[in-house]
Amino acid sequence: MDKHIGFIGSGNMAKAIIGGLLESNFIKREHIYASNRSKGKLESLGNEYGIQVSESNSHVAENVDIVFLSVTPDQYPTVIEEVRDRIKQDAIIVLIAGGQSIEQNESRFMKEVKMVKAMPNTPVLVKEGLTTLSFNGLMTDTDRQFIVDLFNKVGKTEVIDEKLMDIASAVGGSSPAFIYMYIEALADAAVLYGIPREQAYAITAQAVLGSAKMVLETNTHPAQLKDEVCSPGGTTIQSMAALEKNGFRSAIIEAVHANMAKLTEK
Ligand SMILES: NC(=O)C1=CN([C@@H]2O[C@H](COP(=O)(O)OP(=O)(O)OC[C@H]3O[C@@H](n4cnc5c(N)ncnc54)[C@H](O)[C@@H]3O)[C@@H](O)[C@H]2O)C=CC1
Ligand SMILES: O=C(O)[C@@H]1CCC=N1
Repeated sequence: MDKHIGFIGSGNMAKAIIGGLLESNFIKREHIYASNRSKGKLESLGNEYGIQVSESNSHVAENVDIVFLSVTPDQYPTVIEEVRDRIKQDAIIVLIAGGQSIEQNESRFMKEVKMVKAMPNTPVLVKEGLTTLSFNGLMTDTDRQFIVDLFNKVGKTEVIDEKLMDIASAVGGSSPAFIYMYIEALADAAVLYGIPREQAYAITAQAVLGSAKMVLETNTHPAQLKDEVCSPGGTTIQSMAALEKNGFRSAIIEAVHANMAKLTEK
């Protein structure tokens, strides 16, 4: 693969994508460029991954075929103004910011550009990511396939209608944080009953991983899988009753409502 890929904004999400792509051997490290506002982060990224780092967003934009806008949404207008006259003729722009639409950002470039809205999640670092994708009309079939292949190297992809991107961001992009909180809480309970902390994380994280694989690989409804764990008159059903009493489902749905409210605020 001879394309060059650049990241404007080198925070948590950019770092996870870069780490995953290098781990998958999709791209040579010298073909990855990254810029950032703060120097310290850039230096450590350069040292850790051996990629090309620069404090100049324009330098990155000029040298790459795929430009990831991996800054927070509030920085999009500034960054696009900075790079729009520097990008290569045929560059593909990848928007990863929550709540940012293709239409809104096409107009910021003030010219026709190939554009992808992508919503990845941090598990791309370990090649178990989930990325939802939508494309603008200038993306050719080859361009689309390239972007799908790129994200498939670091996990799974789903191409969706762009109007579903906000909810996909809440349940795919943000949800790892909900799940980490769940693992942490479960591990706290394990520690409370005497399991050493490290083993508590090993046990609870593997239980989450295995349960996710059951949903994905057995083609069985989650409620059926739940029923199969709840032995009659047993212990699990006691926990299920306690979770229902404390609004477990409702807490998760409320978490998604709060996320959507933030994504769609004007
Ligand atoms: N963290 C996550 O799990 C996910 C994040 N995203 C999106 O990724 C984007 C970045 O999020 P994070 O990595 O979490 O944030 P972050 O704060 O870790 O990274 C943003 C980076 O951009 C740099 N930056 C800010 N202004 C800049 C500028 N004008 N020029 C160059 N660099 C600049 C900051 O110094 C920082 O290192 C956001 O738009 C977010 O919506 C999308 C999916 C998941
Ligand atoms: O917290 C955020 O705004 C981003 C979007 C999806 C995950 N993280």
